[in-house]
Amino acid sequence: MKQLTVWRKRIAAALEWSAVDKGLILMAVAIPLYLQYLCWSLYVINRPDRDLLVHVDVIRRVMEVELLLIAVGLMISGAGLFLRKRRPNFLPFQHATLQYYSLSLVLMSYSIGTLSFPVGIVLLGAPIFGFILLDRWAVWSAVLSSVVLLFTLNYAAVAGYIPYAPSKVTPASAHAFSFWMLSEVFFAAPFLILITFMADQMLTWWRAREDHIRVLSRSDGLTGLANRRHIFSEANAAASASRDSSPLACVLLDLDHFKRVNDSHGHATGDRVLKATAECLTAMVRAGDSVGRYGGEEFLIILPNTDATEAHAIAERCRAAIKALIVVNDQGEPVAISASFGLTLLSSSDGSMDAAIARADEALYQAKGNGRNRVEILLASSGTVPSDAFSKNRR
Ligand SMILES: Nc1nc2c(ncn2[C@@H]2O[C@H](COP(=O)(O)OP(=O)(O)OP(=O)(O)O)[C@@H](O)[C@H]2O)c(=O)[nH]1
Repeated sequence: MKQLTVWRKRIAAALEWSAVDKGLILMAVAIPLYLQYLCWSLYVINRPDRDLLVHVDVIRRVMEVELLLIAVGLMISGAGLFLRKRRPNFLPFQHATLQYYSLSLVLMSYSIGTLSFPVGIVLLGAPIFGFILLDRWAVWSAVLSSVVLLFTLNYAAVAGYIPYAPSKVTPASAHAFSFWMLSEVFFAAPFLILITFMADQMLTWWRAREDHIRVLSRSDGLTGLANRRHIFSEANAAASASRDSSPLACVLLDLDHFKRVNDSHGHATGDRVLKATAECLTAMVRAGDSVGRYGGEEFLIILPNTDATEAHAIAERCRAAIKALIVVNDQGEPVAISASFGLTLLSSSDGSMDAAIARADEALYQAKGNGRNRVEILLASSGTVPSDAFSKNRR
């Protein structure tokens, strides 16, 4: 059971396999397929009613072809196993396996008729599966050569050079008809199940990887907050949604004397302070607000539907919470932490969110100049509004 899970995971990760391994998987599908056809051929020529169902002499020749295909398949697989460690990304091997796979399938299909159900499954399934997993030019060339072979065989049959579906005796009774129906399902079913299973496993893995990459591309590795690019795009999205209808507040904060924290307690302690600040800010804001790491020790908070008084209260709460944070250094001693805040509202005169962020940065600069561990507000077309105008709660 455990081994089965390991194999399932390996198959799911097939997209990351080497070119040779991807070629080998085609052989792992094709050889059992021809063994299956060989068993069917053996079975049918041993049936007492075989002359009503198949042309026995053709089936005997088909069996020789099946044996030949298995032998060639084993030789190609041997070459793949040889290349696997030595030249794992040898693309011509994948081209060769694809040509073997598609041309031999067309040949086998022709013997039971190219208008049959299994041929439809193979023709539709193989390129879709191929384009997900394999080199696209290898797939295109295999599709092209198999279509040429398919049309050549069909044309030769129409022109009377060769018989169409030579294995098959045209079903003359319900019994013969049901035999061929079941045989076609027998030919198509393993291929259909295998291809569906593999496509499902690989695409599920692919989607999980996409989600993971999306999260990684948006988040800051240390704090897990939105990274600078993502918080910018969140800010711009909030600005487009709020323009002219509801107030949008923008808060930029920067840890005070953070260089000293690093210098006196070490970088690891500095990182812990950054993580603790990120967790604290995330806990302080509301569900629709956004927090991101804007730079080294700078954070940006976007507060939609928030006027200056409310935004000031939130910033003040964050300031007090950061001041109260307890982070210890490697010796277990507490580290003094505080942050300065610059706050602004997006104004209709701002060409973009960048203008509001620049104004918040200016207010932050004022907060640093006015002694740090404080909130300053700078609104468009006004001077810095003293934080006391909004609250008396500062400690
Ligand atoms: N530990 C740690 N430090 C960082 C990280 N990113 C930036 N820093 C440090 O943050 C410090 C920022 O220092 P400054 O820009 O001089 O600012 P400050 O010391 O906080 O001073 P003020 O902002 O004026 O209060 C630098 O020492 C950077 O090396 C990080 O991811 N981890």
